Amino acid sequence: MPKTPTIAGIRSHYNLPTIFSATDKTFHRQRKRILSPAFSIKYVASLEPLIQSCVKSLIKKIDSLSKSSFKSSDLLLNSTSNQFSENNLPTINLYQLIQFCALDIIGETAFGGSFDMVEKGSHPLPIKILEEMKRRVLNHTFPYFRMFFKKDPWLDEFISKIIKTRIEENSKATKQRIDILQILLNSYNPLKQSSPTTPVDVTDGKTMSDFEIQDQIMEFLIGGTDTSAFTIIMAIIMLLQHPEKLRNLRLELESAFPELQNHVTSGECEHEDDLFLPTHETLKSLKYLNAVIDETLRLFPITLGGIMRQTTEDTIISNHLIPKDTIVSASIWKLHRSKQIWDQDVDEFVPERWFDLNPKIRNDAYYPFGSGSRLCIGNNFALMEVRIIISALIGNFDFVPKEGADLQIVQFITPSLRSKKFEVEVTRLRESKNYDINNN
Ligand code: HEM
Repeated sequence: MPKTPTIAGIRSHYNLPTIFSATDKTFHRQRKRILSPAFSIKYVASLEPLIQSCVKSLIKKIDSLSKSSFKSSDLLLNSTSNQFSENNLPTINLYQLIQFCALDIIGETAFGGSFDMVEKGSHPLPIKILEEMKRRVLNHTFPYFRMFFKKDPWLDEFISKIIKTRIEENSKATKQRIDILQILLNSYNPLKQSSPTTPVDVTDGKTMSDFEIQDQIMEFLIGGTDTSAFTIIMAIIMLLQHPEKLRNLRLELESAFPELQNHVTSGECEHEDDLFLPTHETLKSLKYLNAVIDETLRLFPITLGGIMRQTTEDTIISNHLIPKDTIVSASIWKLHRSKQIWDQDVDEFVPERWFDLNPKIRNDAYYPFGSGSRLCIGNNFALMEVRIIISALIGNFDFVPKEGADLQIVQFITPSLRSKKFEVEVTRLRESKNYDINNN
């Protein structure tokens, strides 16, 4: 079933579809053929060094914040969100730092270079993109007021400069950079004219103009940062609320990465290489880690409101006749929290349920990444990122949440914590009084 035509409201122009907003099957298939190579398991594996460099910055940043004291706390005092707790322990907004890291990862893999959000704490691009999304929704909702919702030219200029620079670099270099931007540029057609004012013929998804490339990488930033950051923070929150599950995960990490025990016990060693940066090759097959992620995505799927589609003909769904042109929506939240399917403890965080789960339930009642032809194209990418960041955070630090945190979830396109904050006291794991290497 195709997506509802109202999805066109999030496009830069009504006639300029992207992979996410496509409703035409042929266009979607052609565009997917161009983009899929960038998200194959093999290609995503080759992006690991880029992802690792961003995770390393995150861990180094948290480490430096964890060592701050009242006297030498420039970093903390300059920050609006990171301060000290009543016990004089450094307190950081972990949610914000994870969001920054997810943005840096998309910058590094799809925009040709990290935005350095973790290091610098800001970059105009994410805010400009959020404003542009709001403008599109307003444009679509109130078409008579379009003249008031003008596009900020900064965004197009910024992204088109990145593309031009890469094309120039490619013409000089003997070796091309391996990243998502490069895969898109492999389908670049300089003769194809398209901009928001000169829409393309929607049947042509075979090549991409520079404006389409720009629009498509922007979509990756929207679809690929808050989704991963939300999943990571919810996993961390669940682990902190369930110390016995956290202990199980640490035990698994220690047995998979024996060097982690040295990191934890080495005590005095302060140099940078002392930080624990797990490799994805090992992480991808860790049973408990993957169960933690599955359970987080079950309890907190990113499509809280459901996935909307429209019938193209009279259709029978579960013995109900759905007339042609009806918008139907499947609530993933309800499906993932059905007592009939998942048992009485459905609202509890129980990673262990995944160990002997009936495969039929995983296939038929679990849709964190959607399904069928519209399955999330970034799922391999997302899982790699989520596995690495959760393990690196848990393996390096002890976090104690600040009391009274507002954990209310809200949704604008993707879900997030309403407060935009999850504040924790942070200490290096080996220095934490809560951590005992023998008993954990
Ligand atoms: C944990 C992280 C993520 C989750 C839970 C997630 C979830 C989803 C879901 C449920 C859909 C289907 C929506 C629908 O059918 O209406 C989807 C589609 C999509 N996602 Fe993700 N996503 C994640 C990360 C990413 C990343 C990292 C990227 C790219 C870098 C990405 C790019 C996309 C795109 C382009 C689509 C549209 C695919 C199509 O229609 O063919 N996602 N995602």
